[in-house]
Amino acid sequence: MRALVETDAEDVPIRVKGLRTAFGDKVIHEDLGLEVKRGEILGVVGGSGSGKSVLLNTILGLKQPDGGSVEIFGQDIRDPQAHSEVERRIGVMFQQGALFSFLTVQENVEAPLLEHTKLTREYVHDLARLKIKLAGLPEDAGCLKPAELSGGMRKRAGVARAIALDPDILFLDEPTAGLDPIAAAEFDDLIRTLRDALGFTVFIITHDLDTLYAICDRVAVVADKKIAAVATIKELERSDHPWIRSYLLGPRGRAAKKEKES
Ligand SMILES: Nc1ncnc2c1ncn2[C@@H]1O[C@H](COP(=O)(O)OP(=O)(O)OP(=O)(O)O)[C@@H](O)[C@H]1O
Repeated sequence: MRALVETDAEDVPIRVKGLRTAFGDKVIHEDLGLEVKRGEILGVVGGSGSGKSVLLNTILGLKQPDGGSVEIFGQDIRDPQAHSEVERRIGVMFQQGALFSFLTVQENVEAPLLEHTKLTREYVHDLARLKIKLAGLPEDAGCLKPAELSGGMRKRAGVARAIALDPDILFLDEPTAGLDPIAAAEFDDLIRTLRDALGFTVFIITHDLDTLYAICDRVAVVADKKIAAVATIKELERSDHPWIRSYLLGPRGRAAKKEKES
């Protein structure tokens, strides 16, 4: 029985049930449910202010739910011990990469390894170099500070740090925002390549329709305080939900679809 429960928790690494979140009287989510499958790239979309970032923060345990539950690998994130175990298994890239500006890229990537492992200094150094390479940065980028990087390189440095501890889940908050379309497409490729090679689950908040078409296995739509739909992008194109229709069938949605089909 125990084995069955554990398998289920690994196959559904993120499970949100009946979630309610609020700031004072302002309710952001009400009875929200979501299951993320192991190894998938899940895109999370929704209008501005619909509650995507609040959902991410709640899943990460940075905001306490006002009702319902969030389980990561079957563990309730409100349990402090579970929280620290879970923290070790996830990588997060917030908007702008959220790197320490006073550290080099190499030092930024070393930071989680030094905090969460007992590896030797030399090993940490080598591992960080490997992650920088995996994120598609040139070797000499390691000695640069974030301010000395282009926007695209900064995002890659953010990814290198997020994958430092070999996470089972990678969370990305609007990773392609601010990138030109070519850099954004290269970034999407990087995420898919890393997922295919390393096998982690990806939870990606995005406004970028190209990302949805290019790499997402399923897309969850945050609307009406809930997950209004979760399906493949092809299935969502047939939705009659008003926000989904105007999002996917508007000019930008049609362009992204055409690009994918060409
Ligand atoms: N700390 C806070 N205090 C009060 N209200 C907040 C707080 N953080 C977020 N909110 C509110 O919660 C709602 C959802 O915000 P959230 O940032 O999750 O939206 P979002 O879907 O990520 O939007 P965007 O796509 O514009 O980034 C908004 O109305 C926002 O004003």
